[in-house]
Amino acid sequence: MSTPVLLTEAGRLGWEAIVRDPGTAVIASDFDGVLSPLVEDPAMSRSAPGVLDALARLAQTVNQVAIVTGRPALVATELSGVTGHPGLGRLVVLGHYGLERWEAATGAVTSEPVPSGVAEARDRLPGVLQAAGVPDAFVEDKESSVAVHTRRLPDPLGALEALRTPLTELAESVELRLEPGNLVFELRPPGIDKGVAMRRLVGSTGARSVLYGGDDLGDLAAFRALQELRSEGLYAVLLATRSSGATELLDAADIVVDDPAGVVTVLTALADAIAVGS
Ligand SMILES: O=P(O)(O)OC[C@H]1O[C@H](O[C@H]2O[C@H](CO)[C@@H](O)[C@H](O)[C@H]2O)[C@H](O)[C@@H](O)[C@@H]1O
Repeated sequence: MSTPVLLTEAGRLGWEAIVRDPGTAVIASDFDGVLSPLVEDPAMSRSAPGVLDALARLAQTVNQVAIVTGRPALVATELSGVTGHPGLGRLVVLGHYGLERWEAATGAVTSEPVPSGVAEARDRLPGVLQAAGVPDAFVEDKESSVAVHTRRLPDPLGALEALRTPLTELAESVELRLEPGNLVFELRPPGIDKGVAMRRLVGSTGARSVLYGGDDLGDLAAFRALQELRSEGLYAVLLATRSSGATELLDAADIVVDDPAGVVTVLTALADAIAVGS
């Protein structure tokens, strides 16, 4: 499989660094919209065909493969189907934007403490949705955060806008952060994001190169962190899908593909290149 179109020189250097020295490389990716196609019901998300095999191939040669997601780690683990998949015995899943860490090697999850604001937001949410005129928005209770989805409403974008200010005020009043995403607002603990998660992963693995795949606004923090780390000598490839249409992310990417099938193509091409050492 041929090398994908690399839109930037930094991306080309990142790709070459991973191929040259895979043992010091980290391959990390968001789940929804990157490894799995977006679907109406969050509980129905599944890894796209070929995703796990492509990750497993890379896992044989690189230092670390990781999924970095806004989902709880165990939910992402279950939906993605990574548990017990051949070749993914050293995978890590960083859940809740890095608040949680699941390791395939042990099956154990470690987590940072959840602030009390999450419980308070959960209790007040029905009243806030009612007052905003969007009582039927779908609330995804993720225990360490709550997400409010509008995808299944008759006017998803209108409903999202109607919720922006009330949910911002609710988040601020309980010292949570409002995370906007694809037809979703999430109220989640502050102090951690995918940028912090990636910095920690790079630090703990001693990685010298990283490929990170994202699609939504929550992935911007990871992109920004990796762009900053480039100035400290890290090589990075920023891969984006068009799944969520997050313009800022697409503009910052070194490789852009349409969807998770495109991600499989890129990951497979990288595994092929590593195999032949070019
Ligand atoms: O960091 P991620 O793995 O991308 O998680 C971000 C959010 O993804 C999920 O919502 C998105 O995907 C759903 C299923 O395809 C879709 O219905 C929804 O509209 C998207 O926003 C998940 O439900 C959220 O909890 C995650 O925070």
